[in-house]
Amino acid sequence: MAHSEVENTAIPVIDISKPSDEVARQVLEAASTHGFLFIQNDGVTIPPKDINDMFKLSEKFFSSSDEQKAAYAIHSDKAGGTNRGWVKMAGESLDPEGQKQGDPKEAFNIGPPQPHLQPLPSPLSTSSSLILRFQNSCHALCTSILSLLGTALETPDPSYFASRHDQTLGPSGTIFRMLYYPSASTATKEDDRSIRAGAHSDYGSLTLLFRVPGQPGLELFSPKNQTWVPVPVNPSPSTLSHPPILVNIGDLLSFWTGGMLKSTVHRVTFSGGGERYSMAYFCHPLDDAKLERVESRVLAQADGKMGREELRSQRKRLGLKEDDEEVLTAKEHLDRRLRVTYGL
Ligand SMILES: O=C(O)CCC(=O)C(=O)O
Ligand SMILES: [Fe+2]
Repeated sequence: MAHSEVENTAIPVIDISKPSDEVARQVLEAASTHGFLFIQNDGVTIPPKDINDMFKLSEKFFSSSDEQKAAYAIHSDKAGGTNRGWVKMAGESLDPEGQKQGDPKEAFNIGPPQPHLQPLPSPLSTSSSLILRFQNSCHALCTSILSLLGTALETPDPSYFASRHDQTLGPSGTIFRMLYYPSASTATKEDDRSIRAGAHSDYGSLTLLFRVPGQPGLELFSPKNQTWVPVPVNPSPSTLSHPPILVNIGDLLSFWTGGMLKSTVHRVTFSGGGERYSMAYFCHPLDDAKLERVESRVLAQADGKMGREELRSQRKRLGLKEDDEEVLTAKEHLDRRLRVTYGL
């Protein structure tokens, strides 16, 4: 019994370097049970050196002065507009109902490089080619995963999801985000001390998450066991020389699949208490993509029963009526979420 519970919460590590129906099935299985999966880093898709270099750059950036960072404040024109730029310490709350104070973290958001990269402060500006390469390799990995999901769900067009994320075709809400969580002693003063990022689900389709070995803290909420489960940085250090890339399903894939894919609630806690850096690539579809249920033989067989509860709580978070048939576009959905997070 205990053994099977452990198995139930273990997030699988999947090698997608040779895509096949079987690999697609594994991705779908993880996405519809945990909402989280690890992709084995083949060393090529997102070179580990680029990941390390990005973390070094992030460290350098966050150690620059607040004045320098504030010149590129989130949503400011100088930073390229809505949802781009620097989020100061405690500048946002991912769980406004559950937490009195903002999250004890800083962040910097970078939008898609089409038609061009947004204006960046130093030292990010002098590493724009690394940033661009990183964004492009993250997007390529997301596209591969979206294709595998289309294949496994047997949508009439297997590229249904992937083609809606072709950023060369128009604007999207995609954001590459660098995160810095200062050590516990320098973070917030009062309550909420144990939480670094409040409980939330992600707003996009897919998120790629990069973390640093030795800097734990991410936890997912297992609805089945009603507990918080830590997500290791490297679940298998003895066999995987590079930490695998963590992927989680966001709200939009959950909408598209009537809740079959799980947009699992997660948070970051202070476990360990030291400084922590992470990077997230929030992959979003084109702004005008409609969040309607996709045609899929697999979904039809599941009879819409899977994930109905999850979908209901998602609609509630968005202020949509439960039985409302209103179909949002990706942009309308994102605007609603940003309004709650930032009071826009
Ligand atoms: O820092 C992390 O590990 C996760 C952050 C996260 O979940 C988010 O920013 O959406
Ligand atoms: Fe998240």
